[in-house]
Amino acid sequence: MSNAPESTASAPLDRPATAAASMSAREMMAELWRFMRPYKKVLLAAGVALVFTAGITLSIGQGIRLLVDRGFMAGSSAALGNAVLVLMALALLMAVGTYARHYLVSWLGERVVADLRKAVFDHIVTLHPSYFEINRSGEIMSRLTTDTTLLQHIIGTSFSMALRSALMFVGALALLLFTNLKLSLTVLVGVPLVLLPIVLYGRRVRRLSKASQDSIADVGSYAGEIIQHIKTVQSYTRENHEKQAFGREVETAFQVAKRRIRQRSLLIATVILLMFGAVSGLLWVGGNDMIAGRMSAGDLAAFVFYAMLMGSAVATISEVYGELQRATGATERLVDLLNVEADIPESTGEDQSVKTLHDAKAQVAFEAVDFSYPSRPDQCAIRGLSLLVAEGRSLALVGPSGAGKSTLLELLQRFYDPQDGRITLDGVDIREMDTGTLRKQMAVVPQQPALFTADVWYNIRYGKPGASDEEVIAAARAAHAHEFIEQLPDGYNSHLGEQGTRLSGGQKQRLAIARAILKDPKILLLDEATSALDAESEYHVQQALQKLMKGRTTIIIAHRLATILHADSIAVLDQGQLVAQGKHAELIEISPLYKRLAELQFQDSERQKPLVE
Ligand SMILES: Nc1ncnc2c1ncn2[C@@H]1O[C@H](COP(=O)(O)OP(=O)(O)OP(=O)(O)O)[C@@H](O)[C@H]1O
Repeated sequence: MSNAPESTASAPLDRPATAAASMSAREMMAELWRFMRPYKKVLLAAGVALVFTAGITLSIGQGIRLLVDRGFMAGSSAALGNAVLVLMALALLMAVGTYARHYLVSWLGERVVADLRKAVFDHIVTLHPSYFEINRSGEIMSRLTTDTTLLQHIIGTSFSMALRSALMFVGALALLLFTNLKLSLTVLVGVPLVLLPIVLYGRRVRRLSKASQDSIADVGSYAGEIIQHIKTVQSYTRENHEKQAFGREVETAFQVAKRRIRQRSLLIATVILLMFGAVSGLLWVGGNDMIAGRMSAGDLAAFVFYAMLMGSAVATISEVYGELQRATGATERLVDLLNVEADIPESTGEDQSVKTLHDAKAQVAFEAVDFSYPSRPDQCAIRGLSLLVAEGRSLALVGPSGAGKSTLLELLQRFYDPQDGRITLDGVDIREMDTGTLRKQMAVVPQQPALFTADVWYNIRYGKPGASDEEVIAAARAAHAHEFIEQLPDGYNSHLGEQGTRLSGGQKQRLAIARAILKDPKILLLDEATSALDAESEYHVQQALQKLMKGRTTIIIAHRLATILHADSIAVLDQGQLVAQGKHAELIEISPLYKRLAELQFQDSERQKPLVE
């Protein structure tokens, strides 16, 4: 993108909004619930398995009591055998229950995250292009991958652990009270002591978690940009600089993570210390009761078992609590992304205007259009511009760099809406048309052809997926691309590499022209379409384009004389304004700017004789 520096600089713009609205755990659950709702049955089954296994774990305490009192203490081998059998049966039930719980809960985590990823991606592809100018793509990718992975862990593991621990806590507490009231009261005094640090530290961990996630996203987007521009990095021998800069990003992420893990480790250590301190105290009090004969050995064993269960439940909750805090950050970012409203409405997909599509004559008019890019609101890219391109006619846009030529094509495709004035197609404001219907009538050959990591078939067919092989080949021939495609190692099946890196600039351009030819649009938008061609291919492609332009409304951003001479009309732009319009000969007379540009063109064309008729 031409505005890379802006996009990088304005990336943090999105941050404050995200950071300000910190989501509570309950809000997070409400958001996630939307995605879990379709799987209520699985959730229910997982809940049943969860309660079942928690119940079994709790009854193991009773099994231990029987084992100690009836087996060990009573010295009866038969009773011991029975008690062991009971324990084994419980273990078997527990294994079955755990299998079901683990499978169902993990399934749910994976499923919900798969749906969430799809929802986020589906939303992203409908967003207006300016969104991606203020938000770095690396950061958006990190939301799709890192944040969703975190959520998957939360739903698939942590959440069920928390729930199980909560159940265990309540169950163990009830059984403790049932086993020995006095001791239970001792435990109850101890529990708040354990809970206190969790609450105190929880907030700090949460803040640090969010910072940690953010810095990881920064690392991802930094690497993404360098990989994308690897040749520039290497040709300017900036590898060492980039290594150091990346190293700094990674170290920052590590420092933030270190603070987070220090807090969490401290939290876990404190909880463990308090828990074991409490258990030792229990053993002291309970042991004395047992020695004094006020309590059976089995009761004490069961009591310690429940107290340990309770303690570990609290410890688990404390650990999971930290993770849930991290998950709120991740959920918040995903929800933010899902809630971004597209400035330009998405195509409804219903082609109510199919009729319009076929009947369209494709007369394009810009009426007093004022426009500045959302990322640069103070700078007008287009100022009070009015232009008419009659049906089937061609208009060449000329003007110095930055005059606003490409911007006009972007506005016509409705990637942005003008702040003032309107753009019409056959008299209808394009804002009143379905964006899909509007764009279906156009094909663009951009300055930098966009190719996808796939083969030639796929790339040419991109605008008309249903086209037959013959149609694709015909389009490639018309764009003078067939010959070079045939010479590729696998012909039309050749893979072009990421962004078509395995092709030359001129070859990419011819593929883009073939794609436009195949789409067979009513309106053709050519942005310097032949700039990357050598003189001979340009001549051929010009011929192909002339044929293609016949009967189609065409707007060409032209730097080449051949194009300018062929156009029905030429519009001269300067600093977003229309300064003159007419035929070549008239403009030479009336527009000094055009005259100057044309002189430069003529000088250029001297070197490319065959191009000028
Ligand atoms: N995405 C963008 N965000 C902000 N400003 C932009 C963006 N794209 C272009 N501009 C600015 O808008 C103005 C018009 O740019 P535009 O690309 O339309 O010029 P152009 O006439 O096509 O130039 P060139 O011949 O160099 O391609 C320039 O000042 C440019 O810096």
